[in-house]
Amino acid sequence: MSKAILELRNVKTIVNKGTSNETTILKGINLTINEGDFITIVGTNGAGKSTLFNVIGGNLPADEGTILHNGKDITHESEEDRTSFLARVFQDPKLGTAPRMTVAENMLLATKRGEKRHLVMRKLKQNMARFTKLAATMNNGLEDRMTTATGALSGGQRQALSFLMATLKRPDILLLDEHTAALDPHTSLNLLHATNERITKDHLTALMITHHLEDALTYGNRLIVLKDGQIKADLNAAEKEKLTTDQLYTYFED
Ligand SMILES: Nc1ncnc2c1ncn2[C@@H]1O[C@H](COP(=O)(O)OP(=O)(O)OP(=O)(O)O)[C@@H](O)[C@H]1O
Repeated sequence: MSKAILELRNVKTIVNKGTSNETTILKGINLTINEGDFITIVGTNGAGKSTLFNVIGGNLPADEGTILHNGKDITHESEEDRTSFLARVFQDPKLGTAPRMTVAENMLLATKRGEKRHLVMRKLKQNMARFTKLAATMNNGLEDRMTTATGALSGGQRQALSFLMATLKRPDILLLDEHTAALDPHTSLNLLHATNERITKDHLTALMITHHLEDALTYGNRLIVLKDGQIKADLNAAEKEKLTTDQLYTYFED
C-alpha cells in the first residue's frame, strides 16, 4: 500500500473573520496525498486552488481541520518550518529566484532549502559541473548562463531555474502553481516536458494547478477538480485515462 505523505482532514479556511465579508473559501477538504502521486488540479477561477496550496504551504491558516505530514500534525507549523519538506513554484518567474545572484549561486542556495543559508564560494566551484549538467536538462540554454545574474534571464529560463531550485534538494511535496502559465506556448511546453520527466524519473510527489484541461489529463496519475472550495472529483489513473476533455469540462458545470 502507498504511504500517505500529506493528509488534509476536514480543512476549512475562513477569511475576513468576524466582518460582514466573512467567507469560507475551503469548505472541508479531505485529501490524502500518497508518496509518488503526481496530481493535476483544475477548477474555475476562485474555486480555491491557490488557497489550497497556501494552506498546505502554511501561508494561510487552516481555521478548522488537521494537516498531517508523515502522520505528524503540522496544522500550526509556520510556512518557514514547512520549507524543510515542501517546495513551491509560482506562476510569476520573478518570485522563485534572487535576481542579483547568478544562476549557479541561486542553485547553491537551493541545496540548503529549509536550513540556514549562506554562500560558500568553494562549494560553488565544487558543484559547478553538477549544476551545469542539471541546467542542461531544461533544454533552454540555461547551462550557458550559469554565471549570469538571474534578473537578466528570459522568463522561460528563470522559471526553469525556479523549478530546478525547487527540486534540487528533494522535497517531500512539490507544489506547482500554474508554473508555466506566464510563458509562451513553446516555452511552456518545454518546461512541462522537463517537469514531467523530473517528477517521473525521481518519483517526486507533486501537485500541479493548471487551466489547461488537456495538460491535466496528459500529466500525472491523479486528477482533482476543485469547485467552490470543495473537491468535486478525485480521479485515479485509470479513470483519468478514460476521460476526454469534454467530459472533464462537465465537472465545471453545475
Ligand atoms: N487572503 C484572502 N483574503 C480574502 N479572500 C481571499 C484570500 N485568498 C483568496 N481569497 C478568495 O478566495 C477565493 C478563492 O481564491 P483562489 O485564489 O484560491 O482561487 P483559484 O482557484 O486559485 O483561482 P484562479 O484560477 O483565479 O487562480 C477567491 O474568491 C478569492 O478572492
